[in-house]
Amino acid sequence: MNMHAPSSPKLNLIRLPHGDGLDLPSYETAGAAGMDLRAAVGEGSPLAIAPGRRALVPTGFIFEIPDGFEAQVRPRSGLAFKHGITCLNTPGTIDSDYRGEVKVLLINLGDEDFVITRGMRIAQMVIAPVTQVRIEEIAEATETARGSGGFGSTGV
Ligand SMILES: O=c1ccn([C@H]2C[C@H](O)[C@@H](COP(=O)(O)OP(=O)(O)OP(=O)(O)O)O2)c(=O)[nH]1
Ligand SMILES: [Mg+2]
Repeated sequence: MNMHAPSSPKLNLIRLPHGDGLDLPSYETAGAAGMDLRAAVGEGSPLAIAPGRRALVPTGFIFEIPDGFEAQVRPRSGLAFKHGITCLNTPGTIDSDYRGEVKVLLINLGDEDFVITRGMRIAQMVIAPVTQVRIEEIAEATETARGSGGFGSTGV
C-alpha cells in the first residue's frame, strides 16, 4: 500500500543481487508512518538469533534518502511483544549520504531462539526531516526557568 501524496519526496532505491525477488519496502496501511523492511537472508539459510545475541540483518537495498531527510530504522512492536526482538541501536540512523546497504541490527531479548526467514518483515523505516545546525561555542548558557533541573525535577 502506498497512499503518498503526489508531492511526497521520492525515495530511490537500488536492489542488490541478494535482494532479488524480495518485495519492496512497503507501507502496510494508508497512514503508516514507517515502511516495513524485509530480511534478505538466504532462502535456504534462515538466521537464528539466540537469546541475548544480536545479528546484523541485510535488507537487500541501498536507499537514496532525499536531501534534508534521514531514515530511522525502528523495531516492530509485534516482534518485540511476542518474541522480545528489537533493534539494538533504535532508532537506527540512515544518513542521506549513505550509499551502502541498509542493515538492521536486531537483538533477541526473549528467551527462545528467533528464526529470521527470507522476506520476513523485521523492522520499519521512517523518513523524517532533519536540520543541520550551525555549531558555535559560547561562554555561558542563557538563563531559563528550568535552569539545570532535569531527570524528574518537576516531580512525578
Ligand atoms: O541501523 C542502522 C544504522 C546505520 N546504518 C548505516 C547507515 C548509516 O548512514 C551508517 C552509519 O550509521 P551511524 O552513524 O549510526 O554509525 P556510526 O557508528 O557513527 O558509523 P559511521 O562512523 O560510519 O557514521 O550505517 C544501517 O544500515 N543501519
Ligand atoms: Mg555516524
